[in-house]
Amino acid sequence: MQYDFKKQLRSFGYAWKGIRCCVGKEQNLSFHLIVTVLTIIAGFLLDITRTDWMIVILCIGVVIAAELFNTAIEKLVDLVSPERHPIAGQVKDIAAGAVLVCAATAAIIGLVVFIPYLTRFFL
Ligand SMILES: Nc1ncnc2c1ncn2[C@@H]1O[C@H](COP(=O)(O)OP(=O)(O)OP(=O)(O)O)[C@@H](O)[C@H]1O
Repeated sequence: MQYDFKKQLRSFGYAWKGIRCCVGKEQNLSFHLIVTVLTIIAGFLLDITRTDWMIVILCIGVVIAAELFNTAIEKLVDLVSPERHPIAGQVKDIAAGAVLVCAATAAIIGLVVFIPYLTRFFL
C-alpha cells in the first residue's frame, strides 16, 4: 500500500475535530484543562528540570487522552443504548473509573515532583 500524505493530513484533521468537539462541552475535560494550565504555570514559575517537565507532560497527556476515551465511550453508549440498561451504566462507570485512576496517579506524581520545589521556594 502506498503512503498517502493527504490522507494522513485528513486523519489529523478528523482527530483535531474530535478534540474540538469535546473542549468546552465536557465538564471533566474543562477541569483537566484548567489543572493543566495551572500545572504548566507552576512548572515555569518553579523552573522545574527538563526531566520533571517530561514527567509532567506525560501525566497531562495520559489524563487528557483518558478523558477523551471516556467521552467517546459515553457517546457510544448513549448511541447504542439510549434506554437505561445496567450494562450500559457499568460501561460508563468503568470508563470513568479508568479516568479516575489516571488522574489520581497524575496527581500523586505531581505532588512528588512539585513538593520539593515548593518547600525550597517557601522555606
Ligand atoms: N444508558 C444507561 N443505562 C444505565 N445507566 C446509565 C446509562 N447512562 C448513564 N447511566 C448511569 O448514569 C451515570 C452518569 O451517566 P452520564 O454522565 O452519561 O449522565 P446521564 O445519567 O446519562 O445524564 P446526562 O447525560 O444528562 O448527564 C453513569 O455513570 C451510569 O452509572
